[in-house]
Amino acid sequence: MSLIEVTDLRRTFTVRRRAEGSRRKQRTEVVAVQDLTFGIDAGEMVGYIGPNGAGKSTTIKMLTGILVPTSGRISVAGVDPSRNRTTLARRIGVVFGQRTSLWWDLPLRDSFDLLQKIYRTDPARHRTNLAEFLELLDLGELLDTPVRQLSLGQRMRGDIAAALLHDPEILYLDEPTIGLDVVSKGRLREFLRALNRERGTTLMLTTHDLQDIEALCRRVIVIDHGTQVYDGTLAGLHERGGSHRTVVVDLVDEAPPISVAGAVTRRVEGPRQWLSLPAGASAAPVVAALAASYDVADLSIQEPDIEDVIRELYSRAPSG
Ligand SMILES: Nc1ncnc2c1ncn2[C@@H]1O[C@H](COP(=O)(O)OP(=O)(O)OP(=O)(O)O)[C@@H](O)[C@H]1O
Repeated sequence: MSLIEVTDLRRTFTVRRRAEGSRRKQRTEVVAVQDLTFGIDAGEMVGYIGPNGAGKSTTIKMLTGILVPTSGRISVAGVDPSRNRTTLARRIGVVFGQRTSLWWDLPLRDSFDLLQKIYRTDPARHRTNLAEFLELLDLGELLDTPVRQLSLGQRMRGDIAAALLHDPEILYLDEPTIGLDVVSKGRLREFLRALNRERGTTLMLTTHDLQDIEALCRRVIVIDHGTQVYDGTLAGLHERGGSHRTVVVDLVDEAPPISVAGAVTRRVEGPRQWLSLPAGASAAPVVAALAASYDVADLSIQEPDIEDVIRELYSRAPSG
């Protein structure tokens, strides 16, 4: 049995909407999640992705016991989340990138102390964990700063420490790198990788940033309109969708279309050229070949976004 088991999960919401041309509001049913079945084993790092409104947050809320499913079954660490939310709370950690679970006006230190009391974490264990996370997340100097004065990146690191102080075996992350700069994103990903490697923590993360998935997850589950449309590797997803990344090169001088192995030149505008390569492939050999053969003034890589990947998945799907 997997650590997280979801079977035929469905969740609907009843909303009151005014029908076109009518003054009266009518009840309509919105299907947020349907026919969802998957299992996640202990120690996995799984990306849970999909376009806006696909049903990701609704799934996470059901997995954490905040929302009750309309039908279907969920078992997390052997527990039904909506029936045993308090028992489960000790075994899971949750981080929402757009919200904080820290006390806004209190120094970070006080939030951590309060969490120890709420979760009744063994004081010695709490101290050891706190010392470790303060160091790994570089939070030591910020302990006396009120949360409202922290930068987004600092606040996110505080939230991650807060979610982990009670030693959860599962960590759910909802858009953990949203709004962070490249350096902060990199550090956060490195921390999560180490957490999984050293403590065996199971991670499930929703994100719009495919680089989060690339850095962290061997497996990705794609949901669209409430239904699971893919479960496999990111490379497999790119392959099925035929998505590509683009290398934008500014040459010192105008030149005929660039010719390098592993990429196809799609567009030339003065000294700027656009090369495309399969998203599952590394851009490093292409960049190295470019630098060796051309006078490159500047270069950037554009990743496909999740919406593109999913659109391409459909456009290539066999019909019937
Ligand atoms: N409390 C609610 N009442 C009514 N409809 C809701 C409620 N919560 C979610 N929905 C609807 O359910 C669907 C799925 O929403 P959900 O927030 O789970 O998507 P999401 O994939 O997390 O989107 P995003 O990436 O934008 O956060 C949407 O159509 C949304 O409008």
